[in-house]
Amino acid sequence: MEIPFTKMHGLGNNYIYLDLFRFEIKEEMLPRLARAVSDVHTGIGSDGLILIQPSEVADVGMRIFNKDGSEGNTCGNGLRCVAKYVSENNIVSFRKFWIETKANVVEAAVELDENDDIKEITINMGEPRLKREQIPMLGGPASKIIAEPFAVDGQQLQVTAISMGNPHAVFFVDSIEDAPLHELGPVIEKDARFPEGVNVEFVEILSDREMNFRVWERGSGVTEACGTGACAAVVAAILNGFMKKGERICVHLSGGDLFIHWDKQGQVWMTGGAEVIATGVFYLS
Ligand SMILES: N[C@@H](CCC[C@H](N)C(=O)O)C(=O)O
Repeated sequence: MEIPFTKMHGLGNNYIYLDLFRFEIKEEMLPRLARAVSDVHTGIGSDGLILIQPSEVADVGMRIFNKDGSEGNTCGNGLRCVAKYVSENNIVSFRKFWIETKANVVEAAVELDENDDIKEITINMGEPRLKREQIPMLGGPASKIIAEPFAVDGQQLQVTAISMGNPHAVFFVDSIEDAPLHELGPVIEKDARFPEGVNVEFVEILSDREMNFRVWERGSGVTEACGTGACAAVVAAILNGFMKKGERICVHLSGGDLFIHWDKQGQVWMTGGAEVIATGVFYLS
């Protein structure tokens, strides 16, 4: 089977995008296809698969599958890439439009430069979900999970857990270079306290407006960047008193910088770039 694709990335967080405005694909093929395209040896190589599709409630719909074939609810870097794709392929004709994900419907705003090329994209990611059942996380009171003691692998950590439509466990560290990303990332991702699994973030606070960030993503492992993770990290930093609501925070990820703003009305805004890497045809056997 021949499947046309576009490969795009947001700060190195790269996915294979399928334009389902142009063709259809059977639902039951999707997890296998996600694993196949993601494989760096026998596929194209990516952090997963993203579908750009018609929506009944928004201008465009998006679905995300991780590298292991599991489906996520949303993807911050993916939303910016979808916004770029639909703008450049005349699927939408406005600079502000709506994108439906499994988590929520978000507004995208595309900013152009003097040559009418896309300069940056801002997504209103909506409100963070902070209650234990919304993460979801087991084993404690229904309240917010802020610096809660978290024993794992013989270590005593403190977790701040947030859902940005998908679950995030944020841990503050003194130095990002010493963050136990590869050791604890895979263990915490599958910890039984997170019944749906969790994305794991380590964060070093640099100032009240700047942080270093590394991520182990649920279903994909270490990636260069995670948009929802950066939003969760900023919300976590504010809940822990390291930063203030209403400020524009610069998050340094392995793949570059994102700007995140949790406004006083409760909405989380994410601003950053999106790039096309390649287009082609994938042969699925
Ligand atoms: N890279 C993403 C998040 C992708 C989904 C995630 N791994 C999950 O399963 O929740 C982002 O940029 O937000």
